[in-house]
Amino acid sequence: MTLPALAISNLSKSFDRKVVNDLELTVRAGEFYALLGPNGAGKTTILRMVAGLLQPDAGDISIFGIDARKDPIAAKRIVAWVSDEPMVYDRLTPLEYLEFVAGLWQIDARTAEAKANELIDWLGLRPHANELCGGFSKGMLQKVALAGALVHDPRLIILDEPLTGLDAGSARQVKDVLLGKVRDGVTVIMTTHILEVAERMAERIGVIAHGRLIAEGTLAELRTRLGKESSLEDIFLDLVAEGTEAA
Ligand SMILES: Nc1ncnc2c1ncn2[C@@H]1O[C@H](COP(=O)(O)OP(=O)(O)OP(=O)(O)O)[C@@H](O)[C@H]1O
Repeated sequence: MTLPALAISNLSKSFDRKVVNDLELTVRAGEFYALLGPNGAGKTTILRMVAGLLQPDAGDISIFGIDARKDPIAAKRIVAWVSDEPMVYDRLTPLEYLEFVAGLWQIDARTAEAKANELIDWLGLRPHANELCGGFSKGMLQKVALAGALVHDPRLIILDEPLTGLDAGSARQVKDVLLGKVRDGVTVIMTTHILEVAERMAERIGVIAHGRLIAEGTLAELRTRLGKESSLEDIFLDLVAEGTEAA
């Protein structure tokens, strides 16, 4: 049996209140999974724990069978995390940044250069490859950060609202890169508030409310559950209202 890309069980995290609530979530290897949920539902908190940036209060996180809490370094080697607030060094060009990141992963210089150039072309950054990132727009920084996250050929790519602030052309480039990765067998988990993106790109959709998974499935399965032929927007709003009542 193929190991799931991500298996979360009993995951909990509190700040001033319980934000992630005994969460159970499994993402299959090779799928494109969209995580939806209202503002404050806990999506970023969940993904930050998966990426090893935040310590859970309780629960287990397994990434392709690796216990991410016991062996965070092994988990990080196969995971990419792309935050919605890109952190890129202002004084480096995209090419220099990508080569720097490749160095952190101990990728040899020739492979790093080839990889950096491939990513620069994929994401349409070639015209700016030798300009300092300090002068870039948020959208361009987001693409550089995405390129940086892909340098070490991760098996699982986790993205927090990667399309926010991107113009139509850049959004298309990012979507194409992600779909290309999924075609190559990589698993992608992405949060988005753009329901049309989830509808078009994701194989399965998970809906989070109050730190729990309140519904999951293909769009067709979610429609069946609610017994109506509605848009994802209608389904989403109904599910969240249901989840809020239950909470
Ligand atoms: N470091 C923190 N300290 C205190 N509270 C936090 C912290 N991080 C998140 N929270 C709180 O946890 C809750 C869930 O936040 P989170 O960012 O996970 O939600 P989200 O589903 O990603 O929301 P959005 O869609 O708005 O990005 C929010 O109420 C937020 O204020």
